Amino acid sequence: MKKFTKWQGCGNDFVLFDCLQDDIEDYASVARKVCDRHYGVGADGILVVLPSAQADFRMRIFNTDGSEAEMCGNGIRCFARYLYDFGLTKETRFTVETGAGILVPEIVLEGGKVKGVKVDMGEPHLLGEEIPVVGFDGSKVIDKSMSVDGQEYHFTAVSMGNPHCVIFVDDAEKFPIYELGHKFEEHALFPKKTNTEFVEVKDRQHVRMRVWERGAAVTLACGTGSCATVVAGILNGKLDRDAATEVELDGGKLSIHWANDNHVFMTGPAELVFSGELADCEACVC
Ligand SMILES: N[C@H](CCC[C@H](N)C(=O)O)C(=O)O
Repeated sequence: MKKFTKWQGCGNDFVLFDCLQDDIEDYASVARKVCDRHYGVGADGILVVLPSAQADFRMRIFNTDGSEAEMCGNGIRCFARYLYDFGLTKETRFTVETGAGILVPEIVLEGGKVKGVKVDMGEPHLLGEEIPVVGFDGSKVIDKSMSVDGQEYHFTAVSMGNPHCVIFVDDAEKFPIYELGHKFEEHALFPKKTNTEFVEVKDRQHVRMRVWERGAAVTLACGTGSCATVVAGILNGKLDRDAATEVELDGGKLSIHWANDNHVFMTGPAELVFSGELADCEACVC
């Protein structure tokens, strides 16, 4: 029987499998089965803990549709808490190999208790070929025009290891995210598909953001999407860079700072929901 722990960060939830000793045979199949909210545990994705030759640990992340993503911001906070709370490390700061490179989570303690997790998410990638976005090789993709359902939208594209299409809107609550989200996800401009953030700027340090995630549809929060949102907001002159921005999501709030060293820092919660064992999962051959 395969043990797991269930986590959430701002309501973006994950089933975590520790595969340091025994691996899973078919990650994509397990992700699709386990993430199902009726026939499985229910989650926006699975996180896998693996050994690494380049860092203290390696994290892999798979969406509900079984696709593997390069990186997950809410996920790495949950991943870091698992390692610390379950005694796999005594350090409060350690390195994690991801598809976005080696990142550095830090457990934030207050009065000896874990208050949250701060993550150096590395540098944003802004050139078309890095994101990728078709037709923008060698240039940044800032305030460009795209057509969805015959409607023109201005977008800014940013990669945090995974692709993001940031759309500034007048009212994030009213935007028809359920009707249109997948049309942005699968737009021809994005050969690897994209996560799409619909962002209402409240003031120069505060945004309201809702997200349609690649491979997971609408989620309550997106950590890499929050980072991409703040980078896009600064690039478009809508947000200040000298202090952190509060990103208000459906499931909670994240603090994002694009520092002068070009690294993006994300701080937010990560909570254990429960532990369990899968009754039967033929793809979980260990
Ligand atoms: N669906 C995303 C991966 C999860 C990212 C999100 N949950 C986060 O917190 O960054 C993708 O395919 O790029």
